[in-house]
Amino acid sequence: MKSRFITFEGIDGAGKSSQIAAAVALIESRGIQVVQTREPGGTPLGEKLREILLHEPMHLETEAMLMFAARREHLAALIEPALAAGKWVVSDRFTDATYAYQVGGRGLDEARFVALERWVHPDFQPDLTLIFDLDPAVAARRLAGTGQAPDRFEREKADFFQRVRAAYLRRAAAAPQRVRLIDASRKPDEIRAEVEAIILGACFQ
Ligand SMILES: Nc1ncnc2c1ncn2[C@@H]1O[C@H](COP(=O)(O)OP(=O)(O)O)[C@@H](O)[C@H]1O
Ligand SMILES: Cc1cn([C@H]2C[C@H](O)[C@@H](COP(=O)(O)OP(=O)(O)O)O2)c(=O)[nH]c1=O
Repeated sequence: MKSRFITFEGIDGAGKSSQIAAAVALIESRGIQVVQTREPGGTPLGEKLREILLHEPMHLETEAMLMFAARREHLAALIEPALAAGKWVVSDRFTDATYAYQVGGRGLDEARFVALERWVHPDFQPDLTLIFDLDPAVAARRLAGTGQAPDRFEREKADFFQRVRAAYLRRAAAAPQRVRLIDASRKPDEIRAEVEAIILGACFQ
């Protein structure tokens, strides 16, 4: 069976991390080897860049370029070799997050984003992307409930996350074959059932 690259996206607190383990377990139950990873991160260098990105103040374009630098490494060192070896790769975020956060949230010039995307992965996109869509006010309440210290992105205000959410919705509308929207306001069990149905329908026909 063809290898697949599946990504999970959404604003902070939408609940995607909670669903990734179940999705990975579903795929593994079909006898497929899965590599679970995340962005920014996924490689030793990428995890160092993640620390910097999540905690150091920086210029918007520096932020965008470091996201893509971590991604370049991630593709070369982990994603491409795993797919070539017949494994599936499930990533907590990928390039749609740069569109949503840096272009949508922070106002990065879209042409700069397009140039970086074309440079780093000109002919490559996820096979399937699940975007967890949620009202930022609800997501903020969920995050507050975790009791964890917020990072540089999680400290952003509601209007930032409104723009991130809107950018994700634009990205979904632009690639309806690849991207599925998940109503993340529902109970975890309902969401899990939909995630499983989407993966089975899209990847196991
Ligand atoms: N469907 C849900 N309904 C209510 N709370 C949820 C739901 N999904 C996740 N949560 C809770 O919300 C918080 C953030 O979830 P998480 O999966 O870490 O979000 P994300 O990875 O999208 O930032 C966690 O405390 C989690 O237990
Ligand atoms: C991959 C990526 C992440 N981000 C941001 C979104 C998140 O706030 C943060 C880290 O993502 P994430 O790992 O989802 O954080 P958490 O597990 O705490 O929910 O990085 C960008 O701004 N651009 C990107 O390209």
